Amino acid sequence: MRSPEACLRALLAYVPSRVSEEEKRASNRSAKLDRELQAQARNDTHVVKMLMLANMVFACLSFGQPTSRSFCSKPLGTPESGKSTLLKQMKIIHNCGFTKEELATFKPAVLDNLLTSMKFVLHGMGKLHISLANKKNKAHARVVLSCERCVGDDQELLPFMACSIYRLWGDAGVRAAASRGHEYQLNDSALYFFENLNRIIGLHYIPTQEDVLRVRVRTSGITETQFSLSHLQYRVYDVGAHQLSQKKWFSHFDDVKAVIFVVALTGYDLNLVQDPSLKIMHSGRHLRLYHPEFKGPDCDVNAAAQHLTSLFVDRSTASGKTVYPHFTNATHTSAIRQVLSKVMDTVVRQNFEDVPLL
Ligand SMILES: Nc1nc2c(ncn2[C@@H]2O[C@H](COP(=O)(O)OP(=O)(O)OP(=O)(O)O)[C@@H](O)[C@H]2O)c(=O)[nH]1
Ligand SMILES: [Mg+2]
Repeated sequence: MRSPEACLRALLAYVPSRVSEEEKRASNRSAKLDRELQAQARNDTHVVKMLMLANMVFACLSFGQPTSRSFCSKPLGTPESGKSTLLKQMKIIHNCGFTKEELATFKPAVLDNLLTSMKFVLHGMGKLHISLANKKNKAHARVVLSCERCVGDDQELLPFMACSIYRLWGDAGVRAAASRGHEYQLNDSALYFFENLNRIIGLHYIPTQEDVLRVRVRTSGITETQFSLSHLQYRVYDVGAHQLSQKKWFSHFDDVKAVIFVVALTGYDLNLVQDPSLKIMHSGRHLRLYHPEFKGPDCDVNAAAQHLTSLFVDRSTASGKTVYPHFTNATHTSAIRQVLSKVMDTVVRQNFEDVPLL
């Protein structure tokens, strides 16, 4: 007989999950890509394949509890390390960016991020014991907290949601809590969307390239971008954090020339992506509390970043692989342009040193 737990699990397996249109599209894209990968493998000899993986390092730290364990043997990835953002940057830098139609497909995700972020701030207010400045906004807070979907069938933000989010962002209590977002792990893209609220909740809004870089889209499976540079064809794969445990993907990537390992520096205490300098400088979450071997000063962003990098480099030295670390901000196109150029240069030098390139 199955245990109640097993029954529950079996039951859960049959509960249809709420899958957004974007998730469905991503899932279809991923299945198609899976088939194409096998077909491509045969005539890929002139293609430089690169694989992007998420942060696997900091996921083993238990919530809020400082611990000396620094590495996790299981490939659990903390999501939101910036892989999809980097892939979008590659499209912007090397493939003429997004068409108007492509930008429009991100609209539901941007609006959904807006709703999720406002919910997050309202919960944050509870944690920080901050009240709404205007008691009349309680009704708007209830609307936001109880709403699961803020986009109508016409893909426009539902008017009552636009009104509630607008009123709440005008509330001094909400703003005070948003400005202390680093205390409850508010993604800093949330602030970006709030600051652009008037534009985003406007009728016929179409996301800009910057909006697209800031939006979080939950994708399943793998996504891909390809581009040509200096007579070479590059193909870069993003394996979503949720996919990392599925070993079936890895057989497709035997011939990758480089692995781009994307790590959110803020992952050291399992927070989501934020500006690490904010957290280390203002939140009291000093690196030594999570990595007792760190002997550098508190509130020193550079020393902390160097230490976290050494954890990777030391590991790779032991395995005989070379790691080329780069510090950057995945949402800044000009910074990524520079890093990508260095990365491609290294990939070409490492892989084709003895091969004359025509
Ligand atoms: N401030 C800041 N935000 C970033 C950076 N990289 C990504 N983000 C933001 O973090 C969020 C998640 O980034 P994604 O690129 O979707 O993360 P991912 O690694 O693809 O996440 P999964 O698909 O869940 O594995 C988005 O809102 C991005 O705009 C960064 O370097 N700095
Ligand atoms: Mg992603």
